[in-house]
Amino acid sequence: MSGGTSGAKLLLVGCGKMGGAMLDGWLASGVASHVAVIERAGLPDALVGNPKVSAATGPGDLPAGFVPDVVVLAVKPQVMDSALPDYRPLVGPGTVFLSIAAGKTIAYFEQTLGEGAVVVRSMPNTPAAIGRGMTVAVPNARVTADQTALCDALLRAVGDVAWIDDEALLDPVTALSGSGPAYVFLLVEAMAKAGEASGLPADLAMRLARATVSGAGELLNQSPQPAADLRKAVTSPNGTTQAALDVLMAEDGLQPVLTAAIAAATRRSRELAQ
Ligand SMILES: NC(=O)C1=CN([C@@H]2O[C@H](COP(=O)(O)OP(=O)(O)OC[C@H]3O[C@@H](n4cnc5c(N)ncnc54)[C@H](OP(=O)(O)O)[C@@H]3O)[C@@H](O)[C@H]2O)C=CC1
Ligand SMILES: O=C(O)[C@@H]1CCC=N1
Repeated sequence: MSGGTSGAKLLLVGCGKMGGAMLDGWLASGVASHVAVIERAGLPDALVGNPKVSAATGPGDLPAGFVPDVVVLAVKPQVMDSALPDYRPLVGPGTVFLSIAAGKTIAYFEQTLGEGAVVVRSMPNTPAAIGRGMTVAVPNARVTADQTALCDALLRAVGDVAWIDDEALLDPVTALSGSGPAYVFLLVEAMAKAGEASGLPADLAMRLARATVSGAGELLNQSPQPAADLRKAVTSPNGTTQAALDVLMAEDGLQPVLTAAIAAATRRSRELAQ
């Protein structure tokens, strides 16, 4: 890559839900000069004809002279074992392998690609699709400062980024922010069902649950106040919210369920490394 963090040449391996969302962000931000996409299902229709995007069937089918600055690995962890060895010819000091796969460790990538591989392991989440993702990333020892800046720009094109040194934290990160959007969507489903159980028509209950969770999320996003203070601002003494929170904040309320759920996801992330 030449000239700072703009105009990078990218190779995206896997253009599904996460890879596709990130690609949209790169194209919108201008951080990429060209993205070659290797995707079993082919290039999404919306990208056909885009001069900054090309489809390839594999790493041996890239545009002439195309040496990627970053190979973004966005296939399922279960597919990685069969897909990754084909990318060994691209290993070199000028190419970063940026993985978003759950569980797959830096040691795994170094073993499979070779010791010389430059690797960033990261964990984004699906709000990346609207530029509101949260990604945590950890580099291996071969990543240069320029390459860190480039990966930061790529990840920042779809939301916020936190860099960490301790790779072991990526398992609970995956459990909290990687999988977390699913917990929030489940909360909407559960609130709507609970509203129905209390007498609301189904469509009104879902409309209220969806608007309440997305509105509260945006309030949290825009307000400098801690979440606990925003909660207290809703809670009148001896009022309706207090009655609900007495249930949700009881010893057997929401906290133990969430703690167990996030522990289960953390364990599963560790298992995916095996
Ligand atoms: N979804 C999420 O919320 C998050 C996912 N991740 C990680 O992102 C990665 C992708 O997940 P997600 O986007 O949800 O999955 P998807 O299944 O939506 O995307 C993966 C894509 O890769 C394609 N594919 C399969 N094999 C190959 C191959 N050999 N070469 C190129 N493309 C291939 C798949 O095609 P086909 O369907 O035909 O197999 C699919 O379109 C995973 O590793 C996951 O752990 C990380 C954070 C959040
Ligand atoms: O469920 C999964 O394994 C992936 C990783 C985080 C979100 N989705």
